Amino acid sequence: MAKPKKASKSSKEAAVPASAQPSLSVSWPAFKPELPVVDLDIQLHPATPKIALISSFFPRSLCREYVAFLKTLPLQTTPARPKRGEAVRVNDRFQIDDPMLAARLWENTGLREAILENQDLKHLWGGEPIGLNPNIRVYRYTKGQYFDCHYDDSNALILPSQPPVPVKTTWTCLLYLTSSAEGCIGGETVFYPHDRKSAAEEIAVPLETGALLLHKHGNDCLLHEGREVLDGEKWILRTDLCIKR
Ligand SMILES: O=C(O)CCC(=O)C(=O)O
Ligand SMILES: [Fe+2]
Repeated sequence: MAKPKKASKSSKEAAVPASAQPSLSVSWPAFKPELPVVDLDIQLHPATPKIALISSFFPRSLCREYVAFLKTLPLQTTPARPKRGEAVRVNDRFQIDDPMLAARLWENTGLREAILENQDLKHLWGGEPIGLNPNIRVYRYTKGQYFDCHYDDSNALILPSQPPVPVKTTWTCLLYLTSSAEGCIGGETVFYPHDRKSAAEEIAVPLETGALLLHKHGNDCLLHEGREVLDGEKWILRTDLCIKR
């Protein structure tokens, strides 16, 4: 197999990535019913402490509302040919720098408490968690679309709070908004713990509507892919966990 690629090239020290669409402001749907609807429980994957899952992070009704809303955004289909050094990603994407949404996902969902109050998992985050990456990415994968094997980078940025806080990202956060419950077949996020694409060693995380998948990134990132969607639509929202630096 060819050498796995980085997910994307982004500035190592940037408050707003050049590739974001900064001029646009988005009125995201409110978190209704008020979140969390259940006590958030962070479950480490039985095969590795580099993957964790929070089920029912969003209730199914809110996922449905988000998908209906996200469909109205100007998603861009990936160029067929990736830039040199980038992984092949075939999907439709919307990216925005939105500190307000990042703060709401951290403060108004129960995520902050779930992470900060879990003493058993404290050593995993790489430092003191302080928020989420304002760089929000929305992906839609339709039939035949996928994200080939790659590693996610850690990025250094400044959270635009009062006062601004220098942080670095340590874990990728993927919010699954659809699954087989909505008719999406395939699209699992698959990890390869030994840096090679081997079916025998794969850790496949199936889509689960409303679940938040967290996986360690940067130097500790597992090789991973978004497997091809065979039917229906896979919708995810991506941000990253930020620690103080
Ligand atoms: O779509 C997926 O399941 C994986 C997405 C991913 O790897 C990424 O956004 O870096
Ligand atoms: Fe990734």
